[in-house]
Parts: sequence; C-alpha cells; structure tokens
Amino acid sequence: MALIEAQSLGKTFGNHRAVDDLSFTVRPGSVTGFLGPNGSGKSTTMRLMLGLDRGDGATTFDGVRFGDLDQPMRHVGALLEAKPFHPTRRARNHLRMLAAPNGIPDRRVDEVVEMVGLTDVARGRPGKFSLGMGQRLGIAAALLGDPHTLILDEPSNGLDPQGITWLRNLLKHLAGQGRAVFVSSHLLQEMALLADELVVIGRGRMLANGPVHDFIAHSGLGDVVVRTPDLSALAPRLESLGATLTASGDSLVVRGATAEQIGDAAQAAGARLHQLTTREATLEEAFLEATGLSEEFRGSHTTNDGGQR
Ligand SMILES: Nc1ncnc2c1ncn2[C@@H]1O[C@H](COP(=O)(O)OP(=O)(O)OP(=O)(O)O)[C@@H](O)[C@H]1O
Repeated sequence: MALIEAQSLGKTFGNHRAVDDLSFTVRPGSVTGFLGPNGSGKSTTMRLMLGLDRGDGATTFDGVRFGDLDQPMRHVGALLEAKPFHPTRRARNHLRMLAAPNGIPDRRVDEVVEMVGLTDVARGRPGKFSLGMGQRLGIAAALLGDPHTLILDEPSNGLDPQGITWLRNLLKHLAGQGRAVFVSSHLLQEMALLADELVVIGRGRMLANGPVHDFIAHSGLGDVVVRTPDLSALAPRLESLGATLTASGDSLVVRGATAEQIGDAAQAAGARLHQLTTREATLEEAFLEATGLSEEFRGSHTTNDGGQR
C-alpha cells in the first residue's frame, strides 16, 4: 500500500514563485483531487513530485523518492500534460518500448491496451489519434507497471462524456484496490463524483486539503429554503441569528443559519413551516469561493488611467 508524502514543495521560475511550501499526503485506497485555477502550479507540483523539475522539498512514495525507486513504473504510474509518444511509432510498440526496461511482459501491454479501449487501434500511429485516444494511450502507459500509485495531470482532457465516465469508474476501481490516486482536473462536477479528498491550491499555495465533503461544508455557501405563511413572525428571529434572508418566489432562502436553528426559531416564534430544505454548496461554488482571491487569470479590468491591472 503506497502512501505519497509531499513535503514543502517549492519552485521558482525567474522571480515567479510558482509553487510555495506545499505539503500534503495522498492516502492509499482513495482518489485525491488536485484543484487550482489555471497557472496555479498543479502541473509544476506534479513534475516536482516525480523529480522532473528541480525545486525545493521532497516527495516520497512509501518513504522512497521517485528517483531512488527500482523500476519506477512498477511503483508509480504518471500521466503528465505533454504527450511523450512519437507520432509515427505504433501505439502498441510505444508501450512495449516503455515496458521492456521495466521488466514488464508484452502480455501486460495487451492487457492495458484493452483496459483503455484501444485494442482496435493499437497497431495504428498515435499521430492520427484523436485527443481522447492519445489520452487513453497515456493512461495505458501509466497503468503498464500495475503501480500502487497514480499521478495523473488532467487525464479527462479530450475524453467524451462516455470516456469521462469510463475513466471515473476505472480510477475508483483502482483506488478501491488500495492504490493511491492523485489526479488534477478542471471538471469540477466530475471531481465531485470522483474524489474522496482534495488538495486545492491558488498561486502555488495550499488553500484547502481534506475530504471533499468538509471542503464543501466549510464553504458557507450552502443555504436553507424555507416556506412559511408566518414570515413576519419568523424573519426577525432569523435576522437576529445573523442569517441573510432572500425572497425567492413564495420561498425564503436563508444563508448563515442551519435547518436546526431555523426550526427552533420557528417554534419559538410560533411560525408554521411548510418547507425546510437544506441545500449544500456545489464543489464548483466552494472552489470559486476558495480561489476567488487567488485566481490568477481573472478578466483584466481597465483602470481609470486606461491601464490594465
Ligand atoms: N518552464 C516554465 N518556465 C517559466 N514559467 C513556468 C514554467 N512552467 C510553468 N511556469 C509558470 O508557473 C506557473 C504554474 O504553472 P503550471 O503549469 O504548473 O500551472 P497549472 O496549475 O498546471 O495550470 P493549468 O491549470 O493551466 O494547466 C504559471 O505561472 C506558469 O506560467
């Protein structure tokens, strides 16, 4: 069972601190989602973890750094954004060339080709592959060594909805077998379905780390929908709790008070409740809230002096 431990990762390009003091663990048996706005440092972090970029800190896989692993593909499977395959080398041969130095038999090549649904085109040249097919080939390469840990940068890129569902089931299955899966994605709805844990960064720094459910619950963007014929009795009590009330049709959307607090307040006020529905924030809302101050690529504003900021 492999545990990934990243300790104080950091990277500076010129005078830009792209990754700053990031520490986290990825536990076996779980999918850990890696989220951050464009340019926040996700790919750089993954490259640092695999020793592909020089920087600060260290990452260990069950206590061993990637560079010190014997036959690393058997321990860590990685898919990074750049497609490393040769456009004219047939897909199956590409995988065989990766497999041989790691002592991986051809039989395993055929197995992973089938797992990623490329059997029919395995003798074709990746240069002619669609984005999604190329991505499947990259995933096949990551799986070749049957590794305990997977580090995947945007693996759903280019996959159609069916492909995304396939990938979700595959990664959940692999995590269910006790592997550690660390995966970045911009597809937040997908991440909500896929991930157990999250690492959320902005401008290279840690913004949140923990179970997906906690991240959403702490967002403060959840609300409670209330319907009552006795609004005038209930509203002042809710306001005195510090809640924000917004009318929505014949309902009231209450933010800043729990359903329990609202129920108690209604009883104390003698107000009848015809509906009390809790609505959790979505991962997307929680993410936008968490990264709101640190997003690097907001639309630029024109200042009074005409300059861009
Ligand atoms: N080789 C490089 N040289 C200089 N700057 C770089 C280099 N690679 C990345 N950067 C900068 O480091 C920052 C982090 O980039 P990175 O690609 O890690 O972000 P990301 O979160 O993966 O982005 P995206 O979601 O858009 O893929 C960005 O400001 C980027 O411009």
